[in-house]
Amino acid sequence: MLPTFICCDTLATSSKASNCTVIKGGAMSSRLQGLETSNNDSTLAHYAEVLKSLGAPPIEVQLDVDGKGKGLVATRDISEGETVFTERPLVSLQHTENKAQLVCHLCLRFIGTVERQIGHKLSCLVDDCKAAYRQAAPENDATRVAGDGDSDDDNEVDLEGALEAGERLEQLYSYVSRERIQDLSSGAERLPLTEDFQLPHPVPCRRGCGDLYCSSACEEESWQHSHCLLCTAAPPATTQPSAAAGCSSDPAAAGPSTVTASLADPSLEEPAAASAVDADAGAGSSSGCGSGSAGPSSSTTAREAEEASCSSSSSSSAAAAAAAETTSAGGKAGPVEELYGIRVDRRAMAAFAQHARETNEIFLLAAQVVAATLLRAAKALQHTGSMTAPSAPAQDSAAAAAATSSCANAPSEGSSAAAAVATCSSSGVAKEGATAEAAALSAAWRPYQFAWKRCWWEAVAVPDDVEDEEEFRGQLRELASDSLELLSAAISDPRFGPDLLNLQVYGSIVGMFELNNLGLSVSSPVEDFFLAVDEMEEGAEKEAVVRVTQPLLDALDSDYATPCEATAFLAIQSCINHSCDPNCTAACDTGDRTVTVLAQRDIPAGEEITLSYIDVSLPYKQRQAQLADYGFVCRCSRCTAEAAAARARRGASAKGGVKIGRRR
Ligand SMILES: C[S@@+](CC[C@H](N)C(=O)[O-])C[C@H]1O[C@@H](n2cnc3c(N)ncnc32)[C@H](O)[C@@H]1O
Repeated sequence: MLPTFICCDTLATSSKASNCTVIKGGAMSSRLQGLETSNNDSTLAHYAEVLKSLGAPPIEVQLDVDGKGKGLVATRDISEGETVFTERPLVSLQHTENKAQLVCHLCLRFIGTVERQIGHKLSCLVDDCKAAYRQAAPENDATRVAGDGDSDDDNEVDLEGALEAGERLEQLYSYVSRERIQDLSSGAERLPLTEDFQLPHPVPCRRGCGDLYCSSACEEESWQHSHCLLCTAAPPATTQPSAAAGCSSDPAAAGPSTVTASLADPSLEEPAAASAVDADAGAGSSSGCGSGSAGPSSSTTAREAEEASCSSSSSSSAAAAAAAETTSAGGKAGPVEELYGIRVDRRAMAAFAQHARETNEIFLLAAQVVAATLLRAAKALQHTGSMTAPSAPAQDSAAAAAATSSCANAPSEGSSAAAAVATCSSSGVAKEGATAEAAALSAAWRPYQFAWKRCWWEAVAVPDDVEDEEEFRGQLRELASDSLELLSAAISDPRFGPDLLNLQVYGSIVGMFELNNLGLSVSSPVEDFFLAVDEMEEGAEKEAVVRVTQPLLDALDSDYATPCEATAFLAIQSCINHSCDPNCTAACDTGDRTVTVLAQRDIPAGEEITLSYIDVSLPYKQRQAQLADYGFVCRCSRCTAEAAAARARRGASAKGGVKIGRRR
């Protein structure tokens, strides 16, 4: 188990944004009302159910804790060091700029070998230097100098920046050659001591989109959760129309160019030769960093499960015919396919992902929520066989939401949305206006329904250098709109699309992350490796090891210790309010992909469970300034006491002012 530290990652929200659309409670948009109709009882029932699924920890969710909104409260005395609860993130994402660390796309565990990790980090450093150079000195324009008066800003040459990037690259290559970086990445060079730092063998995504996992179990879980929709790799050409037919459940939803393909990737049947190491092999190549390649996989289980799930679906002879026609005609599958009745365009998905990486990576997390929700809803419909039943002409999703939440068996995160559809349908609620589709969507949305949300472009903090707040917020809205347009081109489902893929909902999902995310940090085995070298007993053996490793350390510089950094959203942890004197801390275990909240002192029954969002060693004013960036004035007991003390001091000096009055 790697030591892991966690901090709250709730991104800044502006205290100026007092006119934000508050999704929680009253002011909901009609779109969100469709998904989010709830009352206090259904909110409490939901959290009680989630807590039960976590083994009934000694806490409960209360709806208004000291004016801070929902919070967690201890239901019995909790001792210092005791685990308060443990849960798994609903979604998580390694930060785009952290891609120099090779980790499992799902559980964030470091993968490969220490040598490969070092080779990959160096490849990324090389790429970064080259990118910085290209940015500073745009191609074909090397003669222009910044500020020469007649060039576009974009084409100006930043001589200082170009020089710096060039020098850094030169310095790097003075310690380690291109060939050595390549050898480390490919496994041709083994380093001493690394057998003490065994890491899981990487398992690539079955489609070869470049995502890597620590096991076929993680690959399978990710695929089933949302990756089968979000994967950017095109389906492989297939000659198995029957398998294709099984996976296609709604031919009517597919456009004319739709090709439904087998989910099994034939390339994965090949022997373990082309490993994802190849992605790094070309040290210094621009594809070396942050990308992988298809390679061997032990994901037979994943494929079997997928095939089993496909074969249980209602088969579509039309889609089978389309697939057969395409493969016999061209032998190649196109980038568009259909899963559980959801149309996916892989090329459009790649465009969405690129836009997100270039603008706001939180769009990638939002896409996970959208895809996971669509999948759960579609699978629920398929499970109940409702898909073949005629739908009511008009969807009344608000009624459906109410119907779903009023069902005694309404599911929580772990349970199937199908149960809600079945229960609601059999209880006759669906007949009263709620369609099976709306009930399925509402049930599938439930894991996110009760989270604290505000619309992203309204809630986000305004940077200090922004002069026109309205214009700034308009630009963010535009950005979200562009992102949604790209996502909608990539995944669509006429049964649920309009209720989920609309700007208000999308903005609220992105805003939900802004307000609730938890930052995760997993320390690197590369750091541990260099520490182990450093701690060797002085002598000839250490000297020999250092001769080999020191140039690598010099080349990596401070990057040798960079941890994996990620962001995650959790159902129960996201209910924990901040305190400047917190009684709990959080830690995560990449081994079982859990986050644990631990008591850092004795907590009596009835006391609120709190974490710190900021550095609480700062003095009062600085803490307030940081928390103002988070969009709230801290109401914790420490701040309340310090504010009272400050008021008392001001009062005393005001009395002193009366004395000054003696000047009269
Ligand atoms: C991660 S959420 C915590 C759960 C939230 N109270 C809810 O209703 O879901 C963070 C939000 O809770 C509120 N909050 C958290 N700690 C607070 C504090 N110390 N004082 C005032 N408001 C706080 C703020 O509105 C903040 O944006």
